[in-house]
Amino acid sequence: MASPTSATCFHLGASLPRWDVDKRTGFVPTRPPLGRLPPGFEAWEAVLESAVKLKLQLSEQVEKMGEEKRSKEEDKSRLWRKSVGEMPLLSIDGLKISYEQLYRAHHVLVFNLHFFSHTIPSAESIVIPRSLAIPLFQVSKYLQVPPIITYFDITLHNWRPLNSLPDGSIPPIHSLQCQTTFTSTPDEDEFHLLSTRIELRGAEALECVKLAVEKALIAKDSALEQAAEYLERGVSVIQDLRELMLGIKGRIDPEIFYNEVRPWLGGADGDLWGRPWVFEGSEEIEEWPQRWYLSGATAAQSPLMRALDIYLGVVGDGGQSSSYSAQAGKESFQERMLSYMTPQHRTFLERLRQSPHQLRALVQQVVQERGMDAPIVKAFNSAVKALKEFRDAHMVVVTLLVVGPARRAARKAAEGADPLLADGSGSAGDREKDEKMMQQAFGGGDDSSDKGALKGTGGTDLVRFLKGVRDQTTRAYLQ
Ligand code: HEM
Repeated sequence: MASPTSATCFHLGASLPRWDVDKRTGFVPTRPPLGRLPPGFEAWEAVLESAVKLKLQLSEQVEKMGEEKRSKEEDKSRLWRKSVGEMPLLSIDGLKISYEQLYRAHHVLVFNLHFFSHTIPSAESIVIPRSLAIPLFQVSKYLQVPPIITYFDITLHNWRPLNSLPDGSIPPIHSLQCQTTFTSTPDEDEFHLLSTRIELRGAEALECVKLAVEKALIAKDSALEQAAEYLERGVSVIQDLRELMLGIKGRIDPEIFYNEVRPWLGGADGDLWGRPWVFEGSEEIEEWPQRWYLSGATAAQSPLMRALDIYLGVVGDGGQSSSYSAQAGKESFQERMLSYMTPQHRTFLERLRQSPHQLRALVQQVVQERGMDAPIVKAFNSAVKALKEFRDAHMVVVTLLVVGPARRAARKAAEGADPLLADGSGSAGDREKDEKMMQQAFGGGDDSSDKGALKGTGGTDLVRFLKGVRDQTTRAYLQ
C-alpha cells in the first residue's frame, strides 16, 4: 500500500479555505450571507421586497381562481413586473469588490427573475426585461454560475441566525431563518433550512472521512485503527443527517409544498406551457458560456452529498448505467449538476474525484491484505450503509412531499375536481403508511417507459432517477 507523503496528507486540509470549504461549516459560509446590497443597488432590493410583501401568486394558481380574484391577482403582478421593467440598468462594477456582494446580487436577481417568470399568465410569453436580464447575466458570468436560481441561492446563501452570532462562532443549525422565500410560509422556510442544516451538520462527516483517508494512507496497524475510528464518527454524523431528513415530517404541509412552494423553483426548461424564457439583451454579453443549463433548483446540486459520494466510492463505478455515467453523447444528470455550483466548489469536488488516493481503493487493499473483518473495512461498509439509509429517508420525504401530492392532484383532476382542494391527507401519515406509499412509488419495476413520468425540479424522471442513485450507493459496499 502506498505510504503517505507530505503532499498527499496535505492535499485537502490545506486547500479548504481556497475552495470556499470550511472544516466546521462545510460548503456553508462561516459568516451569515450579506442581507442587503449597498445603497447603489437599492432598486433591485426594493423590487424584491415588494414582490415578497405583495405575496405574488404563481400564474398556475391564479388561473384556477374565480374571475374577480384572478383579475385582481393578475393586475397586481402585472404592475409589479412593470416596476421591474422600469428599474434603471445598473452597472455591476461596484459589486466586484467582494464575493459577498456578488453572491447577494445573484440571490436578489434570481429571486426577482423567478417572481417575474412564474407570475406571467399562460397566454403571454416570458420576456425578461434588460433591467433585470443584463445585470443578472453579468453577475452570473463573473461568478461563473448559471443565471437561474440554484441550491447556492436558496440553501447555502439564504440564511441568517435568529440571534446575533459571537465572532468566530459557527451558525447554530436549529436557530436559523431564511433571508428570502417566495411564499412567506413556514413550510418554505423549513424546506430551505432543512438542506442548510444538513450541509452544516454534514461538515463533520467530511472532516472525519478526510482524516480517515489520511490515516489509511499510512497503512500501519495503529493508523488503520484510527482511520476506522474516524470513519465510525463519520457514520454517526451521516445517521444524524438521516434523522434531520426524517424530522421534516409534520413540519411541511405536502400540499402547500407541492402546489405553492415547489413551482417557484422551476427553471426555464420546465414551463408548464412550454414557453421559452427570453432574456432581453443577453446577446450583448460577450463570451457567454454556452454550456450553462437553466433547469430549476434542486438539492441534487448539493456539494456535500457529492463529496460524500466521491469519498465513499459511489461516484465512478466504471461504466455501469447510473446517474453519474453519461449516456452516449450526453452529459449525465450529476455532471450537469456540477455546473450549478460555484467554480470553487466545483474545483474542490473535481480535485477530490481526481485524487490518486481514493478511500474505497485504500480499504479494498486492506480487504486483500487483512480480510473483511478488519475494523476499517467494517467501518467503511457502515458508512456506505448509513449513506444508503440517508437516501432511503430522502425517498420517504420525496414520496411524502412530491409523489403523494402529485398522485392526489392527478386523481382529483381525473375526477374533475380542483386538485388544489385535495384534502392534504399526506401531512400526518404514520411510518407504516409512508413506507407503503414509498413502496408503491419506488418499489416497482423500472418506469423509464412512462412518458408521463413525474419530474423533479432538476428535470429528472424522479422515481427512476432516485432508485438508480440508491442502487448505485449499494454497489459501493466492499465484499
Ligand atoms: C425536503 C424535501 C426534498 C424534496 C421534495 C426533494 C426532492 C428531490 C427530487 C425530486 C430529486 C430528483 C432530482 C430532481 O430535482 O429532478 C432529488 C434529488 C436529490 N436530492 Fe432531494 N429533496 C428534498 C430534500 C433534500 C435534501 C435536504 C437533500 C440534502 C441536502 C437532498 C439531496 C438530494 C440529492 C443529493 C439528490 C440527487 C440524487 C441523490 O444523490 O440521491 N434532497 N430530491
